[in-house]
Amino acid sequence: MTDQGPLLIRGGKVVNDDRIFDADVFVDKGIIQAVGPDLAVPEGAFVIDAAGKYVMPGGIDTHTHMQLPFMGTAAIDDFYWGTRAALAGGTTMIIDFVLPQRGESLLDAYSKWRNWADEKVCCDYGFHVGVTWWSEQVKQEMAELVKDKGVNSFKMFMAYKDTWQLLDEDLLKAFTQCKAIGALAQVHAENGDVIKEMGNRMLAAGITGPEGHALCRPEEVEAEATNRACVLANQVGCPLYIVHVMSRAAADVVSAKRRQGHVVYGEPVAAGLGTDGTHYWSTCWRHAAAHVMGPPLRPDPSTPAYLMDMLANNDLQCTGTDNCTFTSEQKALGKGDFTKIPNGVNGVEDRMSIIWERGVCSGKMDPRRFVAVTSTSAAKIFNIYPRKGVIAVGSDADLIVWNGETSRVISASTHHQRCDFNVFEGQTVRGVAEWVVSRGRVCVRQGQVEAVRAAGRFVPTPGYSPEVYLRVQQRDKTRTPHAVDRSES
Ligand SMILES: NC(=O)NCCC(=O)O
Ligand SMILES: [Zn+2]
Repeated sequence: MTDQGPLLIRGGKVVNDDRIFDADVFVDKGIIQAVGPDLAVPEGAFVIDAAGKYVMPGGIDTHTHMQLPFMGTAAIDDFYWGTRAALAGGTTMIIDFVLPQRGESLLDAYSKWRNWADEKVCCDYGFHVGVTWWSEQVKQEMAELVKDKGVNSFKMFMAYKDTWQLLDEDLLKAFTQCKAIGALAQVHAENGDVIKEMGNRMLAAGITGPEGHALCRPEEVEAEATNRACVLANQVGCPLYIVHVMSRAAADVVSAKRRQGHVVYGEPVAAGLGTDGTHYWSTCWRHAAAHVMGPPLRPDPSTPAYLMDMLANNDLQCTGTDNCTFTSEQKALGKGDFTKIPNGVNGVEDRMSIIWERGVCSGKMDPRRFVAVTSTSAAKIFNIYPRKGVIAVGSDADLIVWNGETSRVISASTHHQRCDFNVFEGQTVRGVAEWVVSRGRVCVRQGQVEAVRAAGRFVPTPGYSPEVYLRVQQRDKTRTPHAVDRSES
């Protein structure tokens, strides 16, 4: 169930992260077979007219949580609805998180997630795995996941005290192991101890609504954790990827550390680029609660534009969504106590349009950088380039025909996700995926979604990504400390 026969995409402007050129693209058997001007129409090929449109690599969403069991419920967009929505917006691969419970085998959790995903995914997917507790078994299973299971990234939480949070000692052990096995360490950079303490203070002061969520996790707390993670990872020479960079202060830390020579990457998410935390002060509880995610959207309304500038200029590298959606009914679990509002928002469907509108149409980035931050950088960092993230002969036929001029109004009443709220509600965005092809299969046809359950495949992400590790390995050769030779004295 991969392709639907040969496909010729004719007359478009092909955009890769390094150049834009006029070319036709011929696809067969799920693979890009030819890229060039005036390709002949092969016998039986279906022809898509891309004149006046961009032909780009399908998006890669680096951060999703489909059907995540979380905070007493489970994310409403499962691997079917979530990947269908991804395709609707031009994303052809997601990288989701396997998140074991404390004490649970990482391998068991991985198998569980694989079973959930394999029977539902409409597009290709990969996995990061959470290191939510520490033991010798966890250490060994991390190695096995890299060696045999196609996982090259592990996420550690510095938040969610008493459930997923690792203390610094274990964080350091996890970083050390990531380095030893050629994996990329990721962190959710917050301070669970501060959040718990400040949350209790808010509740005691009678602040029980969603604004309490933002008030107990100020920007400097995210920046502190980001800095701490960078310092710890750097001490053991481990490359680091900060998931969902949500604040100006945290983005500044990532940028500064990169300039100091740290191998660190920063990932803003669609919600952080497309809206802000002023919504937590809405007098409508449902509206405010719908925006609750961790780290929170920031009340400073200049944040989205600032993060977009950082992304445009490579202070931050690639984009995810942290798509983890709950209905209003699910969010209501936290009525009367904001600490119980399930954390998470939408984004998987709208990420590409939000970045096109606010990044490209604003003049901050050109279409090549758009391709880099929505697809190619992720493919390189997670070591699936050039299979993914580029339009080139031999690559998977994951591509989109993108109309950069057409606009649409984002709304929960028209989106393809199962949640009943959209944090971008009412925003007019240019950039529409008119055709979406996933490994040769047309999944969006002139704007109409034709996604197929279980048509997607797991894509292994091999260890020792050259993008990440070539520098690290060279440093290890040249920067090994030596004892002073005192044999003469
Ligand atoms: N981010 C969020 O609010 N929900 C998903 C779990 C996590 O990544 O923290
Ligand atoms: Zn997340």
